[in-house]
Amino acid sequence: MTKLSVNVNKIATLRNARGGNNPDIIQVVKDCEKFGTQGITVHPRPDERHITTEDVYNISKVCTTEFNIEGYPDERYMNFIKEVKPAQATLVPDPPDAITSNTGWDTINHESMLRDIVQEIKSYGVRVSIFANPEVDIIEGAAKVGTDRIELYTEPYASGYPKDKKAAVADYVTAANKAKELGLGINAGHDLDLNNLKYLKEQIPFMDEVSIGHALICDALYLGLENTIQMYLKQLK
Ligand SMILES: CC(=O)[C@@H](O)[C@H](O)COP(=O)(O)O
Ligand SMILES: NCC(=O)COP(=O)(O)O
Repeated sequence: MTKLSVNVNKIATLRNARGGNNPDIIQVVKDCEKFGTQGITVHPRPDERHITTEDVYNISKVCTTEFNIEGYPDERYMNFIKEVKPAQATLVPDPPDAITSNTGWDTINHESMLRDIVQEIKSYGVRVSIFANPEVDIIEGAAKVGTDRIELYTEPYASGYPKDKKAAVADYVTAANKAKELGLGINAGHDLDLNNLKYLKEQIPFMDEVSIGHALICDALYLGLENTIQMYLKQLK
């Protein structure tokens, strides 16, 4: 089974545009779960342009599915993990001013730093996932530092899909097979949508989780949140 984790960053973006509490992110989290999502993802960026520190703690109190906190493992992030103890911590190499995530970790050159961080997070009883490009040596590096899972960075798949989906997915299938062989769980995310999700699932049926935010929230504007979540879940059947 591949779980759907709804990334609610964009709900916070919309709320923050006016400074009030509309939309109410806590209600959205509860509703996403009522509508069938199996996880909630947030990426609390240092400038708090969407998810704030308060959101992280408030969501952790109401989330009944798998809470996944993404981010660069600085002091603030590590405090979230230590205090909230989410189901999953996804380590992302973004610099503080990144507009959005645009690459995975270099697990070879950051081996020692990642090993220490992974060990610390595991000591809190939290599952760790490392955001990774679909490259065999990067996946091998991830296994070496002791992570539980990798999250395949799917933007290149998503942008290549319309032209040649077979070519776009090839490296992902190779990387996922390598991860599986090494005993790692496999997540995927970034720019997945209702067009490209089904094919990715067909090619890598053993994916554990996909986290989807931007496209899903955009779709919900037209289709409604309940209907949209049902449609994404259908792609993963
Ligand atoms: C880690 C990842 O893949 C990102 O997609 C991220 O969670 C999205 O962040 P933004 O919502 O800030 O673009
Ligand atoms: N880890 C990816 C994620 O949470 C959502 O990415 P996107 O769907 O907003 O591109």
